[in-house]
Amino acid sequence: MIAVLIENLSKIYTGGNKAVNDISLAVNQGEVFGFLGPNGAGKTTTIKLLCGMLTPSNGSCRVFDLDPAQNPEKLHQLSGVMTEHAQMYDHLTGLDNLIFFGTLFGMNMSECKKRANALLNRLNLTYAGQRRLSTYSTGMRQRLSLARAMLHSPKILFLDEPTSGLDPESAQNVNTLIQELAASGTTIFLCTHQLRYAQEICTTYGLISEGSLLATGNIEKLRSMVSSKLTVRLKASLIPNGMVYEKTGEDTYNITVSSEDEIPLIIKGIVGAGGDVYHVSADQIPLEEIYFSLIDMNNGKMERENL
Ligand SMILES: Nc1ncnc2c1ncn2[C@@H]1O[C@H](COP(=O)(O)OP(=O)(O)OP(=O)(O)O)[C@@H](O)[C@H]1O
Repeated sequence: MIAVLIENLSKIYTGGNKAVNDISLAVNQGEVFGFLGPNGAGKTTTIKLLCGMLTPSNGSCRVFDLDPAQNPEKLHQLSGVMTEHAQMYDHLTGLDNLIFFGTLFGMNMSECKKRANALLNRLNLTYAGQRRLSTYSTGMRQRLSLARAMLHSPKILFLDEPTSGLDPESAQNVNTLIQELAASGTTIFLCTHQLRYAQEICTTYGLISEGSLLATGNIEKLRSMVSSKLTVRLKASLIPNGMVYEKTGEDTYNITVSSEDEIPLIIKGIVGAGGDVYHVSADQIPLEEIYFSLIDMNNGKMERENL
């Protein structure tokens, strides 16, 4: 089932700033979709369009087949949103904030309390539940904001930089939670700059720059747009004549190949020449490198177009 469908979507702000420029993409239910792009790329604007906080200048978007601008109330029942500047009340405790927002979703008081306490516990905030929000650190607010977004068990979560401002342990906990939610069928639409975390948890990606979508797909697809080369790291007693390699240490070598299919041939070649192989590993280009390559390719293309 398609959770998010965006077709030729554009947003031009008053003053003429084209923040989103004719983008089209689809996200299936249960995916963790990583929406990646540099500052000002149009990620938050896209989330606001998907949540009905902004209306499109052109094109359309649908969330579980609902038009966010036409059905904001229905959409709020099935979606949760966590942005960096989520509105909550400083003079209320963490727990009371959650209870307040739970009642806005139509939950009854006992249901609200039970769910709020469970989420405080899951996000390691039980100790601070009775403290006023004004005493919370940035990371604690961030986690409470995530709890708020999850209160009514939404079918889709829009998360804008959910791990920014979190220490590594809390970030890991949030990422595990995101994976658990996805495994139980929740769709996650995640904007982030934290590419290493993104690679750990996202199943598909969209890469946006200056309002335009550069690429979508899983990591293999993005990788194939940049390079299909692999670096094979070997520890072996010899390398046969004719095999191109880079020596990286005593008995250790790097060999660049075009696909995994070449790895058994390398091993057979070494063993056939009377050598022993002690270690083999293959490194694929990480998301971070793919991201920068695609951004560079796009900048180069734009420069060429402007000549
Ligand atoms: N209310 C607004 N009025 C005019 N321009 C805006 C408004 N909000 C955002 N913009 C502009 O739209 C563009 C996209 O902004 P957006 O916040 O969507 O980017 P982003 O990818 O979320 O960036 P970041 O990673 O920094 O959060 C930027 O050029 C920004 O300056």
